[in-house]
Amino acid sequence: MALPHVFVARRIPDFGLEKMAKYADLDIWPEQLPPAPEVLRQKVKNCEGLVSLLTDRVDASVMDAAPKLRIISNFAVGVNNVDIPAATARKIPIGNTPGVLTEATADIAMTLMLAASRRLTESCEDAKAGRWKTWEPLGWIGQELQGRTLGIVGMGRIGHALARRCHFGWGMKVIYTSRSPKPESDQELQARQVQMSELLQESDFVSVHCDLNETTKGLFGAEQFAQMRSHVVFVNTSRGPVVDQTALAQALRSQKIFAAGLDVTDPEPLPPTHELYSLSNCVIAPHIASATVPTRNAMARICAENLIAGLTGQKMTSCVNPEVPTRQS
Ligand SMILES: NC(=O)C1=CN([C@@H]2O[C@H](COP(=O)(O)OP(=O)(O)OC[C@H]3O[C@@H](n4cnc5c(N)ncnc54)[C@H](OP(=O)(O)O)[C@@H]3O)[C@@H](O)[C@H]2O)C=CC1
Ligand SMILES: O=CC(=O)O
Repeated sequence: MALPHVFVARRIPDFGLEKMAKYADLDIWPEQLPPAPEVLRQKVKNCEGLVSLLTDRVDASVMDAAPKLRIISNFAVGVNNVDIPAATARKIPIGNTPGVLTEATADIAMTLMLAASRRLTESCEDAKAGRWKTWEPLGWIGQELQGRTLGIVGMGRIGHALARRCHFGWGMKVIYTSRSPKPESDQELQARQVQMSELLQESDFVSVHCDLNETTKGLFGAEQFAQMRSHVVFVNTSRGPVVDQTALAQALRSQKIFAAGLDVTDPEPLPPTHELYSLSNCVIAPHIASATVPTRNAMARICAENLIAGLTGQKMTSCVNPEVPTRQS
């Protein structure tokens, strides 16, 4: 029997592709850049499965172009690139890759916190450019983490993992916002759920870990930055559109806040001419939080498991819309 046709929207680790290839006839997009929307629609025409990345917009038009589509396996935990209601209405399950990237992502949030608070990129660039004239008692003075207050916005898997690092490593006090209470974090980390206004006013470090949804789009604007303390270090590893970047640039430029560390921006890539790059108190990484060998291999494994489960009518390792009934081919 012929294997089901699956479009894989970018080369992912072989580890996942080899597993997938036992169950599907794979058409792997070979380019570095994602397929254009019209190309994606063309590519999925005869597909029963789609492996998408966070850079691929999988909307109703893509699903309608693929009448045989039975599974969308997203190579990411965030699924804001997929129209979930549209997939659910068409009874297409969506897989994602939670958990396996939690520690790597928390590591990058930690790295950004430290780099931004200790002015690492700014001082290293100064050294390289010949601006390191001598040891300066008043030069490159930063912020310390020890014993200070961390505000986590979105106490999910990654938020908790960062809070654990900060609480046990730096003795930090942890406060957080989340849609629901997090008794595990309260107990393990002596964390406390608070209103957003309290978090903004009390935190020395604010780190964003919510998913991008209707309630978090534009969550951080001028009003929120205005409530923060002037020594605050703001970190975002969630999604760019959670932050109004014009307001962030203004807060950084005017030193309303001390510094920012970003792994995500809007758009991505952020054009090299963007003002945020010109601000010495802004550290920007190109969305690398899950970029380690074990993490990307584990993501590839779950992505393959989800795809295969969707194609064979089995329960997926992680399904975003479990209300969609499983179905055999
Ligand atoms: N930079 C990168 O490479 C990476 C980025 N990410 C991003 O991180 C996000 C989080 O991942 P993960 O921790 O695994 O996901 P989780 O679902 O475990 O955590 C998300 C948390 O956000 C909370 N939340 C949702 N809406 C709000 C809101 N309006 N206010 C406050 N909190 C809110 C949720 O609360 P509740 O539990 O109460 O619903 C949940 O606790 C991903 O969705 C993705 O966008 C993830 C991995 C890598
Ligand atoms: O941003 C990465 C993800 O997995 O989500």
